Amino acid sequence: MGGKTEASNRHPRGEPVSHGRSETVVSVDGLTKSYGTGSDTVTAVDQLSFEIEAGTVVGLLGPNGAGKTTTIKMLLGLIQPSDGVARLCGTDVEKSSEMVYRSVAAMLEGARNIYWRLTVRENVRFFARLGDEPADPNRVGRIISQVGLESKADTPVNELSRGMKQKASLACTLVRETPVVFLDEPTLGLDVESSLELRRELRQLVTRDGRTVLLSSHDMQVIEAVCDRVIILNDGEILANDTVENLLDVFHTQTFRITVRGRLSPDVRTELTERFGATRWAEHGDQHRFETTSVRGNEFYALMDVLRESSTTFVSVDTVEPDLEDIFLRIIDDGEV
Ligand SMILES: Nc1ncnc2c1ncn2[C@@H]1O[C@H](COP(=O)(O)OP(=O)(O)OP(=O)(O)O)[C@@H](O)[C@H]1O
Repeated sequence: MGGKTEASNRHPRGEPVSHGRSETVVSVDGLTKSYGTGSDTVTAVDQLSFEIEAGTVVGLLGPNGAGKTTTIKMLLGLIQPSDGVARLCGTDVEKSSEMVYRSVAAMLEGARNIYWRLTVRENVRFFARLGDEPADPNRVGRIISQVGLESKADTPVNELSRGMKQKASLACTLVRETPVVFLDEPTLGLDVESSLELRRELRQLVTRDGRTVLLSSHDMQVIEAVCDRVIILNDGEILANDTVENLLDVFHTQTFRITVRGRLSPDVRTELTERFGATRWAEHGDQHRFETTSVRGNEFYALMDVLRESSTTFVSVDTVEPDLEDIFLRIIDDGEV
């Protein structure tokens, strides 16, 4: 693949973007953070530059240690950059903690942002009061039911399951009605139904309320379902910054999944791997399955000839559409888009 892809204005969900004029709410320029000194220096974030427009959901992705949390903490003004600048709504976060506080609500991993001795309702009410307006009891109740915690509203947080704590933390984040919301692993520990509900709620935050969401998650299904754009980090650098739709287009390759039955000798397997890039091998009983993306035109017939000459019986060939998870792994493996 040649060159890094550019962010586009297309909306992957096919919905009109709710805001008229695009306004940059998060902007990061040359942001760098190094920990330690001398030979022990770790550059967690290295010269990051990106922008996030109002009314979008952006996914911050990367393997463990990629620099996601460090980036979010710098955006929140919780740690000082070694170099570069992070701006929220046009203001350097280091210059105004009050502006950061008014602009962003953040849900950090493990529900660490809420008070575990207070009940869910007490927590949500407390966070609602942190805004300029007095807490509207209807809004408090509505948010609690939106996250599915009505029956636990008067239970102390420390008596809730991990998934429920996560939901309580989310309710406290959403109730503040800030223009920007940062969510770190919001679906961790949620059951399937709650995760689906949360995806709907996140899309509504943007389409209904015009809020801007920066979301860090390892759950590619959630990212693919809710994000307009993704920023993929590895070793503190940006490998891709593009719409989910464009990444799916760029990586749209013809992948064949081939299934054969019978004994597949190590020699044939090696030939399939070396000549035709066979990968993702799987065995089910006497069936062998592999995928290949590198065969073109006549090569496909050559591959079929190899199978015919082996002592296997051809079962099926299917074409496979890559999903965001496949694309993420390819970007991380190849080092760039
Ligand atoms: N306080 C610290 N002191 C020293 N090194 C740190 C510190 N915090 C983070 N790092 C290092 O910086 C790098 C990036 O860490 P960071 O927590 O930002 O990654 P991450 O993408 O959020 O990872 P994860 O998905 O595991 O949460 C890692 O190599 C980590 O070990």
